[in-house]
Amino acid sequence: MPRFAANLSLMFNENAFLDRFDAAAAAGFTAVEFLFPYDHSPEDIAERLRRNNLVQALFNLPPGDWAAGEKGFAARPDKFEELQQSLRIALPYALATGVKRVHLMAGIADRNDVAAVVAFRRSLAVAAHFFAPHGIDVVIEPLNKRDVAGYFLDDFEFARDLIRELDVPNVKLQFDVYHCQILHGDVAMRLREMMPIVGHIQIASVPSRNEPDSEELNYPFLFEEFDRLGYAGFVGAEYRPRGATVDGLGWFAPYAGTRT
Ligand SMILES: O=C(O)C(=O)[C@H](O)CO
Ligand SMILES: [Mg+2]
Repeated sequence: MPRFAANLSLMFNENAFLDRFDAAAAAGFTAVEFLFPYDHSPEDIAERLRRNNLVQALFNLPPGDWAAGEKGFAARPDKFEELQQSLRIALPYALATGVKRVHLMAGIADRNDVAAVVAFRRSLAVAAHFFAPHGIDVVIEPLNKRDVAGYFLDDFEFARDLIRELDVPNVKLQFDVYHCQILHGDVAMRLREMMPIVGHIQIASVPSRNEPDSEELNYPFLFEEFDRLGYAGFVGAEYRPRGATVDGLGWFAPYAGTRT
């Protein structure tokens, strides 16, 4: 049975960020993820996890100036110092929360630019080496162009090939089903092919990125597929609720309280 993580960057936003941990736990989630914890102290984040008996499934490494459109540094040859600093910033949060995977964002760059590819490979290797002693994976996630125009990593097969070429045990794929459907389709077959390198899964409806209970994808089938494929990680509910978060949790009812 899949273990879902509420994405607190998109869900429960009827509440202030730190109160979303309590709301997610009250709704039956046993794990959470979010984009960035950096507006709060590691201690405050850890306390919300502890008092709600929540597991931290994932968060992103610092992306730069998100509001100004920065989406990470890893594929930016001119941003290697910022990339290294982002690792140092994230580590206290990783240690305080006990997270076991962090998302390294590539940034706005051209995948056909050799310098960007070389920079991304170096950044990924450096990040993996940095977090490996702490038992933390580094995941990379292809994003579709409609949501993130110009993002370097926009192809699942490119990401797959890079992970396999690097052949570093703690570098894995963040398989966001929403992006896979938009970029490529053929979701179940790509899950079957890539499952050995998958470190995290995320879900949302397509095309609206709402609750995983309507539109193009058959999520009850895909949830069973995750089980058939032996996926033992977390499934991040990375969607924008259509209305009040709790009113849209019917899809989650069979899975509430799952801890294994
Ligand atoms: O956009 C997504 O799907 C993500 O998961 C990134 O972490 C944020 O852009
Ligand atoms: Mg995602």
